[in-house]
Amino acid sequence: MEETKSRFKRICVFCGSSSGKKSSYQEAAIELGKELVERRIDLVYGGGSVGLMGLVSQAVHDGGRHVLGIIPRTLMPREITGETVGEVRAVSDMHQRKAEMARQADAFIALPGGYGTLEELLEVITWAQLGIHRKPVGLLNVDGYYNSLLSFVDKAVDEGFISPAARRIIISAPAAQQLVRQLEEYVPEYDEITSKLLWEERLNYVQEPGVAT
Ligand SMILES: C/C(=C\CNc1ncnc2c1ncn2[C@@H]1O[C@H](COP(=O)(O)O)[C@@H](O)[C@H]1O)CO
Repeated sequence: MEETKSRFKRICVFCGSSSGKKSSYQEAAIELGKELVERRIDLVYGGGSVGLMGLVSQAVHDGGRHVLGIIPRTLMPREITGETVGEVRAVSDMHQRKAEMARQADAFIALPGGYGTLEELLEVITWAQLGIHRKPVGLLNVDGYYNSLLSFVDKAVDEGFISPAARRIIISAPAAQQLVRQLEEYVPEYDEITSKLLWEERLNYVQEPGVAT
């Protein structure tokens, strides 16, 4: 298979620590892993081999790309997270884990998942809204799994709690190839207020030229 070059060096994937009931969720995790391999993109994720996390990391590792798992020490015992593939970086807590995953990635993708996935996804969306980073955020809406979340966000726009510009932070697609292509094309909107905010964390997000910032 011919490889396609990407503007991203490494993408962070948030996903369920469970596999979900439909086989389409598991297939989508493997398909996303293969798409990253085809585009020569490395993976950063929450570590471990449980659920969709295990499927996407195994697919990227099997395809010969680098896998970086960031995991809090408390979750490291194998009976909790299973055998992790690739490089494992231990951190002290969940906050440090999310900050490190975000720092290491050029873009974010959420597969189907539960509370943990939603929390990670909403945090990087909020950080984009506040101008802490300008990296693309994608939602892999497998079999319409996230339709109700997207409807809720649209309601929040209608009700005046989310701005139309902030709504456009979320890029969604039903399949991995389409989603990654859309993330490649994403151009963050310029915001006069947030672009003037001087976040201490923002220094950590400065990227090399040619890489998404
Ligand atoms: C303690 C339990 C499971 C622990 N297993 C996990 N191992 C690694 N990372 C995890 C684990 N559970 C959650 N995460 C993080 O949250 C996201 C998935 O959470 P979700 O609630 O399953 O959507 C994932 O991206 C990880 O970063 C038994 O509960």
